[in-house]
Amino acid sequence: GPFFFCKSSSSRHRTRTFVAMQGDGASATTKNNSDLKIPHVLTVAGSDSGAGAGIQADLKACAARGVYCSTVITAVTAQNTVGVQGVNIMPEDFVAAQLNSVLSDMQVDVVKTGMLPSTDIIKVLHQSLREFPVRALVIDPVMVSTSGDVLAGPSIVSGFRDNLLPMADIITPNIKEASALLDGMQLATVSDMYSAAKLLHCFGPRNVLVKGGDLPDSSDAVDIFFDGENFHELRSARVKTRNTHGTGCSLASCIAAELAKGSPMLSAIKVAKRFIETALDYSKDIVIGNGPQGPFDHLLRLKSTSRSCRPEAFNPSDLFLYAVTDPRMNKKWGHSITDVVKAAIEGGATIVQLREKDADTGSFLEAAQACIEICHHHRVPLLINDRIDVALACDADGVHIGQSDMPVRVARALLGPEKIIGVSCKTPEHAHQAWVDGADYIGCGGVYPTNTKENNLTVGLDGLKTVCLASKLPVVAIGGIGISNASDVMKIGVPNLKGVAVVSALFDRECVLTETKKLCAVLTEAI
Ligand SMILES: Cc1ncc(COP(=O)(O)OP(=O)(O)O)c(N)n1
Ligand SMILES: Cc1nc(C(=O)O)sc1CCOP(=O)(O)O
Ligand SMILES: [Mg+2]
Repeated sequence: GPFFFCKSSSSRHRTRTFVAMQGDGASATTKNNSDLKIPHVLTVAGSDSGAGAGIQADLKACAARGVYCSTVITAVTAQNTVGVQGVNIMPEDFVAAQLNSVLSDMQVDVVKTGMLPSTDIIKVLHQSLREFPVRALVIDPVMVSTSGDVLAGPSIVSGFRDNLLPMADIITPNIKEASALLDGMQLATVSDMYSAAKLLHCFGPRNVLVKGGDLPDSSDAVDIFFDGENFHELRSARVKTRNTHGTGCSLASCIAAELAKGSPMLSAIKVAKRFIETALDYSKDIVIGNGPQGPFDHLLRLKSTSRSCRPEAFNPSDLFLYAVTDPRMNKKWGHSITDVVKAAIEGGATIVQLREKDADTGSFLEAAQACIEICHHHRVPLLINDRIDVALACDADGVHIGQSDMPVRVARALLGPEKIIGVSCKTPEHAHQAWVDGADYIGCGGVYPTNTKENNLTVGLDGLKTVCLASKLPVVAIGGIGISNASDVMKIGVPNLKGVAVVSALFDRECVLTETKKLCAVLTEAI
């Protein structure tokens, strides 16, 4: 595309760089270990006035993924859905001042770069990263905006290659950017993308992700990931929509957010891709602007009335009637695990959890493998309580873990982005942490006293409501719930309470089928 005339601010209008003196020397806040450290991404990018890409997209993507995002602005663009009408590049000394302000004061986990429009700015960033090293550096080598306008001159290429690629944990070029970084190498096929990823790795980044969204006439979008040893082909269904402006930089900021939360690289990429695909699918019919390329809605998850969108691996409405099994009750009534699971599903259970606190691994796995067949035959998810190893061994749909079980981030790293992870939460803090850690839902209880779980704190309907209001995740209520009180539970009037989880109301009964049907009728009536 045409090079854009960048209005450089003349000395007369040069942005004055000044360092605001601390007034009385603000006293440093005392740190104690109960302080809540929230994962933190610093984005170094340009402002997009249309807010579909750039700094604005990074802020929204990080918010959607539950991490804090600070910002260093490298340029201010006048752009919209038609293209880029103007670019005002920030003087490098002021970029350096912004970098110093953030990095000298805040605990930044990951730096993510977007538009870096001058080699001087690249050099001050390089210097700052040496002075203030961070855990990970994500380089999204923005050279051509998705509206096709060049946002950076050709001299930038050597700046990226010499100063930033050697420091990068991952670079995420699209086809055009990869070509530009490789002095105009032709990229027309997937195999060209493999070659480009390998060549780019030679410049020093630990990982390379060549994004294939712009590959001509490819059916679904394929990205090539290379970590220096192995290649991975990451395919995702192509969403037919004009609203793709900002997808590239948002993917990179989502990767940065997941890395900041502790995910390993490949899992971070998969979670980020799934999020972008879901957000695009949700936003595909939104109309913003009159040009050929609109922005998408990063914040779909925060909409309580989220419209139908591509079902992610987990559908919150699966929480409607959540059956949690109990071996002691099966033994008491002479029921087999497969019989009670079949009966619960036939009676209307929408999700099943095998909860075997004392079983040996062998018999737990045997039961799980038998139940997987039944559940998948009825397209009902099967989760395993506590035991990640058993869940992995039988390829269950996910796990439910408590506050003293394996940490969610570790479970997520082991299970990958597609598996369902539920977390037991009794407080708003538990709920917040579950969201930050990437859980899919939370179980909140005990709503009422229960004999099924010993020494269990009862939170009551008020406690349940407090947690639901604080939770950005869907919630299932649990603890002493049955046909006599399920309606009261469902009527507390919070949109993200999606159902009830029950043990004895179904399984400490002679006929599981009958009891499940009755509870299903009560719940259906209540919503
Ligand atoms: C949906 C749901 N919510 C809560 C629990 C409780 O889990 P459990 O392993 O029994 O106890 P904690 O480990 O959470 O203390 C559950 N199983 N399912
Ligand atoms: C497994 C479990 N978790 C709880 C929690 O509060 O997290 S209460 C509970 C037992 C629920 O059994 P019943 O439906 O028989 O009361
Ligand atoms: Mg547990």
